[in-house]
Amino acid sequence: MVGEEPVEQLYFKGEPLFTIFHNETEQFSITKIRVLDTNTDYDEKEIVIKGYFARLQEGISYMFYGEFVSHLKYGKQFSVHSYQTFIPNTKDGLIAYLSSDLFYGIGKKTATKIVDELGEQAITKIMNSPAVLENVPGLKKETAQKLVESLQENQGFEQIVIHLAKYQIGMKLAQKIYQKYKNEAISIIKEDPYQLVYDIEGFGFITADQIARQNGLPYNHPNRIGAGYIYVLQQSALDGHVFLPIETGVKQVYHLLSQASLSLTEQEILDGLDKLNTGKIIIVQEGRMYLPSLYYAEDGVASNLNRLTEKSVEEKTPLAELMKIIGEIEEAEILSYGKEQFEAINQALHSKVMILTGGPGTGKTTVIKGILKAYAAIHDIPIDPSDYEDKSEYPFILTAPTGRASKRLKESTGLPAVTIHRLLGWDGDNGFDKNKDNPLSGKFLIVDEFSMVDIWLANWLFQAIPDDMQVLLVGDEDQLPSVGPGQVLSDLLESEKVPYITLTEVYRQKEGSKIIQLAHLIKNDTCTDDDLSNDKDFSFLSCHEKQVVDVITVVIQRALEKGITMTDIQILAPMYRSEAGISAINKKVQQLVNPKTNQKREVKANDVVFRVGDKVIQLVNQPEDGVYNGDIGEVVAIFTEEENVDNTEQLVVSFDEREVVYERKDYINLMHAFCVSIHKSQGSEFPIVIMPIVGGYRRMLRKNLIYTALTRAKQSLIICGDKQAFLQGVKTLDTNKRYTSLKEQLFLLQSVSQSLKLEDDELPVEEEENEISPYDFME
Ligand SMILES: Nc1ncnc2c1ncn2[C@@H]1O[C@H](COP(=O)(O)OP(=O)(O)OP(=O)(O)O)[C@@H](O)[C@H]1O
Repeated sequence: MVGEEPVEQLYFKGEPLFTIFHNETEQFSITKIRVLDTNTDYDEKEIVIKGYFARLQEGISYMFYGEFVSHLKYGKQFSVHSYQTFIPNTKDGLIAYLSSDLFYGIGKKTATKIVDELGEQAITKIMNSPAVLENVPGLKKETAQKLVESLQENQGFEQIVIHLAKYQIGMKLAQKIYQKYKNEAISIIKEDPYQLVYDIEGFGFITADQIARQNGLPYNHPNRIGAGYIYVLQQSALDGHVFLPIETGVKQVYHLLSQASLSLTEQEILDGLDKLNTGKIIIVQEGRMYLPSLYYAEDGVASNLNRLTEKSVEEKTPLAELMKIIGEIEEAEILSYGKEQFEAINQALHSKVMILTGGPGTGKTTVIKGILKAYAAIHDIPIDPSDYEDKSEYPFILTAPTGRASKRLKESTGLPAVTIHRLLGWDGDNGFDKNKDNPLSGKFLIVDEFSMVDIWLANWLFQAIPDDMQVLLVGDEDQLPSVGPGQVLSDLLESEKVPYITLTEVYRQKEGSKIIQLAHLIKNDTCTDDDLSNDKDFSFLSCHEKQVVDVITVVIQRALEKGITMTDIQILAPMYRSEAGISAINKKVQQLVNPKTNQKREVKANDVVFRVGDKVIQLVNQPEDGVYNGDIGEVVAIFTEEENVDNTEQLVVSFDEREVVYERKDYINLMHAFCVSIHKSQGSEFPIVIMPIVGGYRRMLRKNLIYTALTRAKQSLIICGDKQAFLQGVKTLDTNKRYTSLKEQLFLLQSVSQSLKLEDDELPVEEEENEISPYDFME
């Protein structure tokens, strides 16, 4: 056997029989093995093992180290933490191993020659010095090289797994490390674990420091300070920051590094920053420090906006003609655009890039439709994609950051709309297919819910926009900022470097919506106790924190009795853990609306029971299945291992347009969705929203959070809980300022118009008496 053998671990020695499941990207496998030996009390001939393996070969024996896990339906399985090929130490065994399918081009004859020449320690000898193969008579150079490569690949990964298991690092991370460094991995881990903080997503500074300690590396290891900086900046990006001021960053790095040793001074840490800057590992500018990916993302957004706005829209539509066209659209739509709305349509048609912003019900969607129709009329082209024989000629691109938001855009415009990820051809590992060399094709791009777009995605998007495309960014700046770093929409607005129109007149309110009225009161900081009185689409049910979950269930019960389904009701809360947190609410509501019965199948994963009929939410982007973070669906079937050809338990979730099959290891990507977090609800709307607000949420309650939740409700909003907590929350501004510098970068922009105001002679509003008003054309 090659390598060190972990002591006192449960093990199975066995031969793979067949693979039950294998995920190529993650190299995760579930395999049935024949048991050859074990130090456990397991006494059956076969066992199912699971873990992250490079490649398991039938006919080869392995040592698997790990622990038993209990599967609800299939009983005992062995979860593998590390493993090694069991290399036989007999001549015959070695010949069989070398002539197995693991080694291409080596048959029994060649294997025998190798073993005759190198003896029973052949593998160790080859691993130590591949040149020993030159002594094997008649062995072709090419075959020898392939043998070494395969050996290194198989042995290399196992060695890494064993090595990392000592530091409690699992096989999943080991897999990533191996993919990055291949056979260099162990020496890098031993000599410079800090490098992994730079290179491997999910590898933290504290782990690197522990490995360094155990390998006796000095506290002033040249890469330690750098890894500290990278880690601090990565963590701050999770809080939405694009950079950290040097002083703040240095303090945080000092704090992090001095936890293990006080031998470093702040000055040394500051000096370290200089070197990192010189090596372009961290970008330092204007008293700020950035991760390069964030610096270049901001830089990219600014320079691409500059590129896009350098040229202006060539074709100017005379005002009279535009009036006529818009008048016809108004007739067809049976409405009359307000001044701001008209101005927005006019300006969007004449701007290379424009932002359209405004609160709920101000007509953003109405204006989008107006722009599309007017553009089509001006260019005398059809708006319906089915009228285009060559689909690549279709000029409009409609997109939004989430699946639900793009679906809403599609429904409200009646035109195709996709997520930004799909538009740019995201394929997980390989990033985006669209970029400056392979740009989008089309003439007019509309991005809805732009407040949710972070600086990385904005950069990917903008670089893929060709010079001649017009762009309209639509969003509500009062909503929560993007989950990822940056605050692109509000930075662009504040910079005033990109033309924008803010719609302020509320149209839905005219239809008598208290929800919209409340949203605008919150927006304008004028919401008081008196405004919380019940109305036809709004109720505030005051109750104690301890009662709030029960009150929610009563509300749902009544709704169900009226024939309303859970598809139309969405509970939104700010936090997961608390008496009235998302997890507690989901548990209670599941009991009410989808209780356990003998007929309904269910599976348990960690602490959660998924049952057929449950409403669930997808938590990560899964482009290969066409489901994205935030998509809501329903569990429609559960299959046992015996019931399907893949031999795995499966849970099937129906989303709007597709069914997705989840295997046990993917259950972690799902959560109950009777209640979801307000952050996750961004970009979605629901007919009925129930919103608990209690003092226990205090730490989270902010104006933009409550505003976002409230504006998700289309027909009815029911708030349950504490009025004072609500009123205090809407007064509390989000003081967690995000450090971003897009505004400054935008000042580099050369040729963006400073003001959006239409030229005096173009103004459609202030007409002289007795003169013909532009509005005369619009009736
Ligand atoms: N000029 C108008 N005249 C009459 N009704 C209008 C006008 N503009 C918008 N509306 C109506 O007001 C309602 C809200 O408009 P719209 O959906 O376009 O707003 P929005 O800003 O997209 O809202 P939200 O962000 O809440 O989706 C719709 O019913 C729409 O038909």
